[in-house]
Amino acid sequence: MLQAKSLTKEFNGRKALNGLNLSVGKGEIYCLLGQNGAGKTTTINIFLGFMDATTGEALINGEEVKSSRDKTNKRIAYIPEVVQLYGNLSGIENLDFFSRLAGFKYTVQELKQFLVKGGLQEAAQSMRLSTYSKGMRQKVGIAIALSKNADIIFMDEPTSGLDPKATAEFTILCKEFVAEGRSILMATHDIFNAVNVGTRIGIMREGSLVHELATRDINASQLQQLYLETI
Ligand SMILES: Nc1ncnc2c1ncn2[C@@H]1O[C@H](COP(=O)(O)OP(=O)(O)OP(=O)(O)O)[C@@H](O)[C@H]1O
Repeated sequence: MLQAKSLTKEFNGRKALNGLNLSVGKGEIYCLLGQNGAGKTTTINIFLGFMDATTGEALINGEEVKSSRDKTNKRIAYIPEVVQLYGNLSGIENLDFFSRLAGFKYTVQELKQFLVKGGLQEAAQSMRLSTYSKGMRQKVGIAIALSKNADIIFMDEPTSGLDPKATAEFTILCKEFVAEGRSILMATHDIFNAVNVGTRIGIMREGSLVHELATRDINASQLQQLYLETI
C-alpha cells in the first residue's frame, strides 16, 4: 500500500532522507523508530504531500504522491501528535465537519457509529472538544479516518503523553483498524508500544533504514538493545 523508493530530501544542502527504501503492506502496522532528526516525520510529510522529495518516489497504492496528490490524499488520514480539532465544537460536530470536508455526508446515527468504532463512548460525543483528553482527540481522529474510508493512517508520536490505559485502548483501536486490510505507518519513540502494536519495525538513522524486523521475532528488551547499538 505504501512504498518509498530511494527517497532523498535535502534541506539547505543537508540530507534529512538519504535513499530511504520502505514498504508497508495491507494489514500492517509499521513503526518507525530513530533518534530525533533521523527523518521519521520527513518521511510521513512526503507521503502526506506536505512536501516533495528531492529525489526518489513515494507511492500510495501504486500512485506517486507527487503527481497524483488529489487521488492519494483521498485514501489517507493523519493523526499528528496532538489531533487538531475545533475546541468549540463537540466530537460529533467535528466529525461531521471533517467528513463533509472530505466529501462525505452522514446521518447523526452514522456519525455516532463511527465515533463508537473509534472508541469514543456516546456520553462523550456531545461534549465540547476543549474538554477532551489527548486520547479522546485521537479517538475522534480515528473516527474521521473511518468516515473518510481511509486505507492508511499516518501517525506521529501517537502514544507520547498517553497514560497506560489510554495507550492500551489506542493499541486495540490500531489493531482493529488494520484487521480489515488497512495499514498504519507510525513514527514513535515508544519501543515498548512499537513491539506491542506493530507488525514490523524499522530503525532509521541519518535518513536511511538501518534495521527492519518483524515484531514476532523480537521482544521489547531485545529491541531496545538493538536500538541503542544502532543509533
Ligand atoms: N522544514 C524543515 N526545514 C529545514 N530542516 C528540516 C525541516 N524539517 C525537517 N528538517 C530537518 O530534517 C532532519 C530530519 O527531521 P525529522 O523531523 O524528519 O526527524 P524525526 O526523526 O522525525 O525527529 P523527531 O523524533 O525529533 O521528530 C532534521 O535534521 C531536521 O532538522
